[in-house]
Amino acid sequence: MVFSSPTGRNKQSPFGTSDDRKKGVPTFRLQPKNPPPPSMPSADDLLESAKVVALPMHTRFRGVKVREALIFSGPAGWGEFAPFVEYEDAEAKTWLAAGIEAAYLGPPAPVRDSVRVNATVPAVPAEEVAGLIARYPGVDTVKVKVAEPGQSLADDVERVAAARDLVGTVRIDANGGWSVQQAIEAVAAIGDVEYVEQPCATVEELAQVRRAVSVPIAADESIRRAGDPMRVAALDAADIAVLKVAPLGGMRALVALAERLPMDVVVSSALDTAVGMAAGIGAAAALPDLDRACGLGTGEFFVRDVARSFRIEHGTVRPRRVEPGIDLPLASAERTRWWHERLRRCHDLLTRR
Ligand SMILES: O=C(O)CCC(=O)c1ccccc1C(=O)O
Ligand SMILES: [Mg+2]
Repeated sequence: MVFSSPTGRNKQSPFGTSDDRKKGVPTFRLQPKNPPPPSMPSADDLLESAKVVALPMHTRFRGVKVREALIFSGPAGWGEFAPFVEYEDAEAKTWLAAGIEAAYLGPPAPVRDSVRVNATVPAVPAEEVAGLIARYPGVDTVKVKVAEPGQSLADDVERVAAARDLVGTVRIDANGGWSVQQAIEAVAAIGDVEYVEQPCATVEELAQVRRAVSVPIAADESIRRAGDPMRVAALDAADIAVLKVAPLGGMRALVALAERLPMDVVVSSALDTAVGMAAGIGAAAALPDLDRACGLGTGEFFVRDVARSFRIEHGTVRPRRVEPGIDLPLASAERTRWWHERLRRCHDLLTRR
């Protein structure tokens, strides 16, 4: 796929490199129905409108209580660049491609006007579960984090039981924290759930657990952090694929991957601000088949967001354009500089040929 430039010469698409294609990473493809691709914006273009924000959170999640993100605007709206701070540039660059797609192309055509979401419960004490779920009106599916370092299986069992008392469907996410043996024991102890997401770190281990238990297996990191997201299917390692817009390089890349994967998909946030959430919801709204609740309610984690957050009503959210406010919780000058430099390096990686 080439990306047209104002000079008429072809440039590399920001939505995937030829190297990515060899690895099977989905790339943006120009379909007859799609609008013509805009020219690749320069890093200066992106930084001109950029705001670096530091959003305070109610509960610690993934070890952080403040979520940093860089947002920028383009002709189609706002885009987000917010790879987790510990990610290397090689991994972070697809997050930039996703932000550019949002700001310069906007979302693909929707096929539905609402998306069912799950409540997300971090590895909190069981007594706190009800209070967290109460933030998600009408939601009947809860995702509970398990296998938190420093906690015991008994903590997981109690936390899941607390969620089960309140809603019809519980899914769990171990973020790769178990060995195959631990996963098998944990699944036996926790009991029936909709699925267990990323019980172990590798695709091979997921395949082994899947063969040993009757609970369905979902792959998250094995898709979003893998060189080849199709390996999960090739090894029959999962029943469900958890797909995230930013690590996959955009909404269209996500929709294209969903089409190729022979399994149910769930679209989930990467702790996105309202700008990134709009892209997640936009991708979910464009999927022809979407039967399960999506992890797109994490706006509830933020004390403040960059825009009016997506209201959860009757367990669903609706796709819409997001317009950030003028009074944003900005990051420090030092962190802002760090994000600007990171964006420049990732932009370089995306456009280098
Ligand atoms: O899927 C959800 O319910 C919310 C999103 C979520 O859990 C998440 C958010 C940021 C980083 C990783 C993850 C994850 O699914 O592991
Ligand atoms: Mg996960």
